[in-house]
Amino acid sequence: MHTLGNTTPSLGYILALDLGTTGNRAFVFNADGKIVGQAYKELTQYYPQPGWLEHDPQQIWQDTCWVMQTAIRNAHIVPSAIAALGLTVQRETCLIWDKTTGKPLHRAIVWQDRRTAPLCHQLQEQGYANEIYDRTGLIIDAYFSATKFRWLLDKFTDVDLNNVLAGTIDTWVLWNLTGGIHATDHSNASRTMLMNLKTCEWDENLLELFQIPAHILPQIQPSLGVFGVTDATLLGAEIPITAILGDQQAALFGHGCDRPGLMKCTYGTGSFLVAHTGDQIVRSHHQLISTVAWTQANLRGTLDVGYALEGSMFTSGACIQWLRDRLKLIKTAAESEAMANQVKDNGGVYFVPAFSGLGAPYWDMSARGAFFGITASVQPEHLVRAVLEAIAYQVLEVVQAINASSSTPVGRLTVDGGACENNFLMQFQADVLGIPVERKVMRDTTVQGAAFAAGLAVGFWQSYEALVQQRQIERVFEPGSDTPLSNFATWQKAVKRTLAWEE
Ligand SMILES: Nc1ncnc2c1ncn2[C@@H]1O[C@H](COP(=O)(O)OP(=O)(O)O)[C@@H](O)[C@H]1O
Ligand SMILES: O=P(O)(O)OC[C@H](O)CO
Repeated sequence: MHTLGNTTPSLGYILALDLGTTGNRAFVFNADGKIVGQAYKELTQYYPQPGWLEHDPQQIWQDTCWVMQTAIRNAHIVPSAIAALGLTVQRETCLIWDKTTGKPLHRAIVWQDRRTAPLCHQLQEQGYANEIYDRTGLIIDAYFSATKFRWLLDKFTDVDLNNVLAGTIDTWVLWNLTGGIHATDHSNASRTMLMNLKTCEWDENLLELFQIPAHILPQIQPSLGVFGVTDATLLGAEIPITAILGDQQAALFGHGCDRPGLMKCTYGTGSFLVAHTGDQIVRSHHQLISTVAWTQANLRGTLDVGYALEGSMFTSGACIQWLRDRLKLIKTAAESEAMANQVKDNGGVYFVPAFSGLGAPYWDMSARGAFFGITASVQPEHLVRAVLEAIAYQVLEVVQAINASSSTPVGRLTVDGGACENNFLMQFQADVLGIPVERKVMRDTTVQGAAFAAGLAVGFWQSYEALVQQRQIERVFEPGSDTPLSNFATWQKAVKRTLAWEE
């Protein structure tokens, strides 16, 4: 076992994989919790139809191998010096594959994909909303995996299901890493809409409702614990895989949010505000979902389950990518900050980032994105600024929902994720929230959380508190005095105009 500050020559490293929506990364951490090697590869996004989004599972697997090998090479270590591997992934995105050939039957359907909205509407109309919420903590939406699995199985009705395996991205990569272990963890399983939040097992009623055969689903295991070892032919060593978590839960873990009152907000492709609720399932009356934070087997041989409340906002950093790649208003995501600062206000422009419908607190699969308030004097800078402001307004609405669900209002927001680099966004966020926004030196909290979990699970590190306490604050954005909250009301008016847009 290592205490912090005590490096050892053999088994001195933890490898962590963060397989996100926009790209896949691997980091190597030493016993001090410092990064000694890393690699990243952007992932191709396939948009076969408006509102649809797919990823190539083979590319995810190949890029996973490449980032692992490159990070290890950059760290100048031998793979046999790695004590454990932690895996964290984009959640809900899922696929089915042939277990004999190892080939996916179709590209993975990504969490943002809206193709199953009609089936979700049908379930709502049939009155399943309360039962599904009660069993899973989730609100019926195309976001979650169950209807995506149904769509995939409907497309391949002639295949022999005895040869088919199903899973989210963690399961697919684990199966490939280990040469055939078919498992997932409770945090990822809780996002499928097939796991019962109370029993933490696949829910037979829901399997029946969605017509998903239990035998094609992975075994659900504790998030912290041994899942298997990497196939020795991959890296030249059998590395124990000792943690699997959904990426938002990994960030929660990395921030040290392990009890009620602690929460974080990640600004990646979407924004996800997640609050730990201890060992209790807390039900929100304000359109937040209840989910598993992470699980671990205890010494009594039973399961310790941590739960969370979550506000999922589907589109945030993704609109910055859109400004860059489609509208070509900026060359880099970072440029959005300078552009927003070039104008004194939004010029009356408001943006609704409903590219994939709207998540919390609206849960409207039919909403679509829009700019409002365009006049002849509007410049590109106003559009960019309006997009950044919208990202902050979405988070404000979710914080309001959290405050409405709790007797103690949120007093400080801890942030991470790609878009938290943006100083304009973070300052504007603090201004509209009226509370400080805290950014740590290490922004990649997701991958750090996966490393912490894997290292703690295998006894590489002993103290979770010591690991999270060494994370230094880089900057605190204090709220300004002239908070333009009337603009927030106008933005909410804009949001209402986009609801139920798609028939
Ligand atoms: N300086 C920046 N300002 C605003 N957005 C940014 C900035 N840098 C990165 N982003 C956005 O952050 C996202 C990538 O963040 P990341 O946490 O890696 O996301 P994910 O895990 O969803 O792949 C992209 O959508 C990108 O547009
Ligand atoms: O890939 P990220 O970091 O945007 O996270 C995606 C979420 O897990 C979707 O629920």
